[in-house]
Amino acid sequence: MTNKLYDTSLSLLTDLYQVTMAYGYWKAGMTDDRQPSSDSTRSGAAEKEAVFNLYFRKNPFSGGFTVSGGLTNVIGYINNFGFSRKDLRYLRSLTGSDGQPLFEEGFLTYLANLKLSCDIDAIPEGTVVFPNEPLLRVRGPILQCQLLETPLLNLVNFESLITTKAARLRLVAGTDTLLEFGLRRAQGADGGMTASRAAYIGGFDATSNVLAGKLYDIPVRGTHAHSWVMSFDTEQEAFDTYAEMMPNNVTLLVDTYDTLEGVKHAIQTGHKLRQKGYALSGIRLDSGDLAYLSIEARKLLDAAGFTDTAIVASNDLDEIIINSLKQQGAKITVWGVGTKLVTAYDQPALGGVYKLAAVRQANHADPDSDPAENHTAVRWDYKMKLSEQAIKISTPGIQQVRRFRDERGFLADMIFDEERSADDLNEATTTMIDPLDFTKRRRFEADQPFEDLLVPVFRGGEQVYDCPDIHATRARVQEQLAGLHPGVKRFVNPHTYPVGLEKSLHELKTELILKLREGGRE
Ligand SMILES: Nc1ncnc2c1ncn2[C@@H]1O[C@H](COP(=O)(O)OP(=O)(O)OP(=O)(O)O)[C@@H](O)[C@H]1O
Ligand SMILES: O=P(O)(O)OC[C@H]1O[C@H](OP(=O)(O)OP(=O)(O)O)[C@H](O)[C@@H]1O
Ligand SMILES: O=C(O)c1cccnc1
Repeated sequence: MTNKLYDTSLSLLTDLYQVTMAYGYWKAGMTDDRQPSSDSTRSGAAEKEAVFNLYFRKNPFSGGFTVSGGLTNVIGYINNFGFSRKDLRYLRSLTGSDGQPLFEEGFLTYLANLKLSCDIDAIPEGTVVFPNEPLLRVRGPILQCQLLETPLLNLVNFESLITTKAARLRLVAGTDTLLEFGLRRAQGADGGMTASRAAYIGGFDATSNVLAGKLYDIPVRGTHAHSWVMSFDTEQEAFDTYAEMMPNNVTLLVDTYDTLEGVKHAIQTGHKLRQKGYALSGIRLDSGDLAYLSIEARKLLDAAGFTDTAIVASNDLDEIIINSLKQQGAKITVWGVGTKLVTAYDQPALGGVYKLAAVRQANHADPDSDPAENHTAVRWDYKMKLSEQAIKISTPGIQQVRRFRDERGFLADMIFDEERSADDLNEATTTMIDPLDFTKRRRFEADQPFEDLLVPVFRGGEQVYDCPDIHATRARVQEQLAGLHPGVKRFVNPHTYPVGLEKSLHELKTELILKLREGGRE
């Protein structure tokens, strides 16, 4: 993976059922025949090419939007995909209920030689996205698409969740500074690393996580802990010593004993710093009534001439508390946020899913020709998952998302099928239908500006996408948020941003539901 935390192959970072299904596809002869295999027991069933879409059904945090994350790590994962000798040795050791090996040697040889040849299209990292839109579309040999399900969901779900949380915090913080302090409370080392990266992309200014600073090129910032103050006989001695040791980095934590007394001690240290030509950068509040204490601390600092000394606050903050503190007139301009950001405390998972949307017999007429041209010959057999709950019925198709906009921002997103919708998209008017209420329709004229969100990332297993750096992705989040109507961004009862199906995709889906409900499942 890019800037990886673990120096090891991550191909086994998956659910066992992905590997057993892959084994099943291999044994049934449904594998890509360009991959070396000498096994003669395969049944000769048709090789299958598949399309899977990765999407979620509900915005997190009862919000009106989500910010896509994880693509850089997905690219790193795919580029490093491969089963090592140690991986294969482990798979060889697995046994079934009869104590015999779970996998035949031929399959392990197949995995040893497996090179991903999928096409992957994705919505770039840092884009605002909405329920039911494919963030990632994977097309290729069904065995390969299946193997990718779990790692893709793992990488996209968590990073999108934390990027979204950070973006919400940025919305309330305005131009204030946001510091991410979460590592100590994060879900393990990798959770902490991913959260630091996502927090920065979502709009944080810096992290206290030094390894994230190094690996991901994120600015690092920090103050000091209560233990520093407690390790000296007096708070004044603690502050003075800290300032002597690091006069160019002095933000003093003032709440260990009595907050406003602590501010007075910090001011004394500030005077000493000034005499040496340095400044007291800040004080930090970490308990009590942060609105009241920040207002009183500001008065003390200003009266002593420390008008440039910032007030930093921390203590279980989230976007709701920060919003409230601002409404109370708190004089805080730097916010340290840990636990509730990195654990996505109020909604600890984004429910992204990965659903099969179409299959067809693979077409390898000319393996040396352009893989994109190899996709055209055989018609797709569209697939969907039924459910009693309309929201859980998946949408079939080789999906793409068209985002219509005007000079003020984004208007609506329309999911269409790259093959079925092609004719209708050339008409003078395009019709988009609400997936949960077919009577709700919108029409767009041919001259309405739009952007198709999914871009090619892999073709035939080769990366064709130039991944923007973390700073460009961070800037993209703010550009994207600026395109959203304020009603979609508000926290309480946000507007539902319109997402619909292009008419012919809607019709295809309806036909398929009727067919499946009428028992055409055999
Ligand atoms: N003025 C305020 N308005 C709304 N929430 C606040 C305000 N001041 C602090 N909070 C938040 O209230 C929560 C709990 O604060 P509380 O004062 O109960 O605990 P504490 O100060 O950490 O207690 P302790 O003194 O035991 O450390 C924290 O999430 C904090 O950010
Ligand atoms: O509240 P969070 O949003 O999670 O932010 C991180 C918290 O971690 C530290 O507390 P901790 O009690 O762990 O250490 P300390 O002794 O340095 O305060 C810090 O003082 C913050 O309160
Ligand atoms: O630098 C800080 O102030 C800090 C770092 C981690 C956690 N809490 C605070």
